[in-house]
Amino acid sequence: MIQPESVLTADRLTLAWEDVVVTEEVSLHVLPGEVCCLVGKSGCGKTTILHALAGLTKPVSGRVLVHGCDVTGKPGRVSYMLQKDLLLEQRRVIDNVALPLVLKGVSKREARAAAEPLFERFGLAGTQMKWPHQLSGGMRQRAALLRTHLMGNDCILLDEPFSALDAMTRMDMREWFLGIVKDLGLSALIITHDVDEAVCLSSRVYVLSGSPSHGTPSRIADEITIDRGDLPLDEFELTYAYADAKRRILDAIRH
Ligand SMILES: Nc1ncnc2c1ncn2[C@@H]1O[C@H](COP(=O)(O)OP(=O)(O)OP(=O)(O)O)[C@@H](O)[C@H]1O
Repeated sequence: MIQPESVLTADRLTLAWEDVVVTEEVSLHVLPGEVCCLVGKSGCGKTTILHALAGLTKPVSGRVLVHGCDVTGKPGRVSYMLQKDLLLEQRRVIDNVALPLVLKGVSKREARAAAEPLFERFGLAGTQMKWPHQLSGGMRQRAALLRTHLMGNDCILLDEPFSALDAMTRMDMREWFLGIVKDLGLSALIITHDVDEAVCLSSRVYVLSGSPSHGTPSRIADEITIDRGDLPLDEFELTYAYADAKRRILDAIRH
C-alpha cells in the first residue's frame, strides 16, 4: 500500500538487465526524516534498485514516486552517492563539492560561495583549496556527501557509503551522518550489506532476498522496524533489541 506522506516510494518495481529479471514487485518507501536501509546478499539487486530510484534506468513495470509524483525513469529528483566517492583528483575539494551546481549552470564563483558555508558543518573546515588526495578516507566521504547534498534534493540515496572506511572511522561516521541528516531535514535510503550498519543507521530495514543470476528474482523478504529510542549508538549496540533486529535481518537474508 502506498504511504501518501512518503518522500520516496518504489511501487512494485520489476527490474531487469536484458533478459535477466533482477527484482520482482519490490515496494518500499521512505518517510520524511527517515533513514532506511536496503540490505541483501551480493548480486541480489540492491544497486539495480538504486539506479531505478535515481531515475537512471526504467523498470519493466512499476513506478517511482517522489513526494507522490511519478518520476519513473526521470533523473534529478533524488540525489545519489555511488559506492566509490568519485572525487575528481584534478579539482580542488571545493570545486568537487560545488560540481552539481556548476552542472546546473551556476558560475564557478557562485557555486563556490554556496558550498563554502557548509564546509564547517561537514567537518571539512580548511580543506576547501586542498586536493582530494590530501584528505583522509572519512573526509573524502564527507566531501562526497556534501556534494550529494548540493544536488539540491531532500531525499538522498547512498550506495555502501562507508564500506571503504576502517572500522573506527565507520563508527564515527554513523553518528555524524545521522546528525547531519537531521540538521538538514533530509531523508535517506542506504544500500549496504553490513547488517550492523543497517541496524545502527535505520528506523526501518528492508531485506532483499533472491538470486537473480540463478533465475530467482529478488523480493522484499522482510521489513524490520528498529527503535533505538534516545540511546547513543554505543549503548544501543549492547541491547537485546539490537541483537534481535540483527538476528531477524540475518534470518531474512538467508531465507
Ligand atoms: N549493467 C548491467 N548489465 C547486466 N547485468 C547487470 C548490470 N548490473 C548488474 N547486473 C546484474 O544484476 C544483478 C544484480 O546486480 P546488483 O549490482 O544490482 O547487485 P547488488 O545487490 O548491488 O550487489 P553488490 O552488493 O555486490 O554490489 C547481478 O546478477 C548482476 O550481474
